[in-house]
Amino acid sequence: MSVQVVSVQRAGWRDYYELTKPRVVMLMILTSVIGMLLAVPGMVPLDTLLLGNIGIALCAGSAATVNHLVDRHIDIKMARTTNRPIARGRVEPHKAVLFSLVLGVTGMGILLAFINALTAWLTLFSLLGYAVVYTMFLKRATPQNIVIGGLAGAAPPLLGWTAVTGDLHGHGLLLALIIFAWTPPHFWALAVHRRDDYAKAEIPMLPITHGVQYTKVHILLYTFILFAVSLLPFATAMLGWLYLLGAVVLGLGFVYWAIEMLRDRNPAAGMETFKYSIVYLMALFCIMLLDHYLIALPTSGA
Ligand code: HEM
Ligand SMILES: CC(C)=CCC/C(C)=C/CC/C(C)=C/COP(=O)(O)OP(=O)(O)O
Repeated sequence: MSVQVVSVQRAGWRDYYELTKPRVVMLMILTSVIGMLLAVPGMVPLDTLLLGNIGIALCAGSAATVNHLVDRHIDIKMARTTNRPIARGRVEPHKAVLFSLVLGVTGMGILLAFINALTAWLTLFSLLGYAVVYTMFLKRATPQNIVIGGLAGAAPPLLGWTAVTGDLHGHGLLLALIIFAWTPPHFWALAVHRRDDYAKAEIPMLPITHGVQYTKVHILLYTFILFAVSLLPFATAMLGWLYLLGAVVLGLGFVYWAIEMLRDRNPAAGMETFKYSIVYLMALFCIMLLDHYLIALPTSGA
């Protein structure tokens, strides 16, 4: 007698956790925490710091869950995403909808009840910008998808800023502008490396529609734009010399990797550029904070 073993894949908490794109959201929350801390001279009230970031993180996780849901048929075709929880059937679509709703409604509720309406509505715009505008439309429509869609991902430091001050300020917008300029080299470096995936899934990413060399030139161009934009916090006297030094050193590192990609002599350059982009953003925001507390504060208080 033969015994047939049927393996039933059941969703665990790890699958739900993965739906929220936790590592991406963690970096976003780092930028929103720093956006909050840069917005005022002293310390931010602890309840604003905690509840504001929990609200923003829940909304970002809600948007990421919708992305997994809507993209399940393309995720299954791509090697990088083929094991995702909804694509693989471990999480059923209706449960993902419920999960996303719970996260989004809780996040919005926290922001409306404990932070302020401006931050809540801007967060909702970002949520819809990523979950609906980027995922449902732009991603499948144009190679400029990630440039325009990058607006949603760039919002967290501005959301942090408005959570503390209750109004829009040029400096908060500047922080978002840095992430906006950072997104194309961040993503296209990975897209060059993973272009076969995107071709298989028929997603019009730049390396597929315009070729690898064209994409590499645009990575370098956006890296120069990012370099220039990253100097604006110093140029506008928002931050001081320590930040300027950090932004220049980190920016030169990015330019180095973008040129390495263009020179085409190192097959790992695409992935290295992508990894560097993450270190870059993390380090740039940490240096902003150091500058704010070590340099800018004593002089502005003098
Ligand atoms: C439209 C905008 C963006 C696009 C298209 C994009 C695209 C991607 C993709 C395709 C990955 C690979 C994920 C994987 O390995 O499965 C990734 C990873 C990552 N992204 Fe982005 N990204 C965007 C914006 C952002 C923003 C705004 C942040 C943070 C501020 C961010 C932070 C990260 C981090 C930390 C990772 C590494 C995740 C990991 O190790 O699993 N991204 N991004
Ligand atoms: C409220 C708020 C701040 C919202 C922001 C939401 C958010 C998590 C944005 C992340 C951007 C991102 C990882 C895009 C990649 O999507 P993709 O579908 O191109 O990549 P994939 O193939 O890895 O899914």
